[in-house]
Amino acid sequence: MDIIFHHPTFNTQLWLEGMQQQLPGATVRQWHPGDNQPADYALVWHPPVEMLSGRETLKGVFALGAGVDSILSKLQAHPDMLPAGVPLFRLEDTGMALQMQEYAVSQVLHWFRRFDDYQALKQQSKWQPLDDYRREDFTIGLLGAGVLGGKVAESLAAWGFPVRCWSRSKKEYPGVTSFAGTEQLGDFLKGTRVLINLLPNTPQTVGIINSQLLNQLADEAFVMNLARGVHLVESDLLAALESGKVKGAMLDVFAKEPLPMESPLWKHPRIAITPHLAAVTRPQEAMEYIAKTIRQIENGESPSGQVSLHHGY
Ligand SMILES: NC(=O)C1=CN([C@@H]2O[C@H](COP(=O)(O)OP(=O)(O)OC[C@H]3O[C@@H](n4cnc5c(N)ncnc54)[C@H](OP(=O)(O)O)[C@@H]3O)[C@@H](O)[C@H]2O)C=CC1
Ligand SMILES: O=C(O)C(=O)CO
Repeated sequence: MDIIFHHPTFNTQLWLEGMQQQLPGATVRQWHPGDNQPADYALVWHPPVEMLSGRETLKGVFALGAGVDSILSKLQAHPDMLPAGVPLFRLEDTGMALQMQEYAVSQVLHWFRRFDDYQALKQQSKWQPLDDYRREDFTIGLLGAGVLGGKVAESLAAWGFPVRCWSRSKKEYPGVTSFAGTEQLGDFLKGTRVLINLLPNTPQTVGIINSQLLNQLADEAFVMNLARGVHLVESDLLAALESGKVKGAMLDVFAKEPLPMESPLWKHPRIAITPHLAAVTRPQEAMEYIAKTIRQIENGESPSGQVSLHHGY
């Protein structure tokens, strides 16, 4: 079995050796331009078109992350990049859910305990206890309730917050109220105080967090964008912060990354920023998952994690 690998920033040697250990019978190599030698599987992130096109014998392509929007947009520009019938897989969790839980829970508690307000008071050397927020006024809504959103929802429910989620299909997560489809988006937003985005980037979800959506949230809402920058209309968020509809935001992803120096988001006192690291690929867990999936394919089984090219995620 031959496996080719390309990632613009990962430690290639670690991945070549790690995959070799996971699949001792395989030959794993870094792909270089001009390499047209046969391959059964490809592990990729931002793959050059020529790496995959024409490789009719591939049995699977693995995206080395959870979101496949960059690969799918490239595929749209170069439809023959992925030979017909070759399945595309993505990473399902592989250690990312725990990171998302850490990120979301810590920030929700930060807002709930009003640490942002106390930080502002500290700047004025003011000793001033504030009213507590009540859990019943702190409904958390997850936009996207898949592998990551579902786990984040469950971890917040365990903290006793009212939690709801919105997805294409109905969910049954313990302690989480599920809303599904465009027709239930309004009901989901009504009363949501903390909005956490974990949707994939698809034509249906681009720009979904806009003025119209923000205006339907509870007053003094909080917004956390952990998915993709294109989901959020940044100017609409700034307007909602200005009007007081939104009290604070925590953003990990941006329409343009790295976030340009001149972006007004940097200086806004009620926006917290991290540089797209809410959840990163954990090599060991990812390699174990990919090797397991390859073994399932080789055994004629149907592994989970296959991307639907039709749905775009
Ligand atoms: N900031 C970071 O560091 C990282 C960000 N990400 C981002 O997180 C995203 C989510 O990852 P993951 O949970 O694994 O993805 P999943 O595919 O498992 O979950 C996506 C969820 O979104 C729902 N959804 C998709 N389209 C729609 C729609 N049109 N209307 C309503 N709901 C919709 C799906 O519904 P259904 O369940 O019914 O299909 C599903 O619940 C990734 O696509 C990526 O962009 C991922 C990793 C790290
Ligand atoms: O895996 C993903 O989709 C990411 O965004 C990683 O940072």
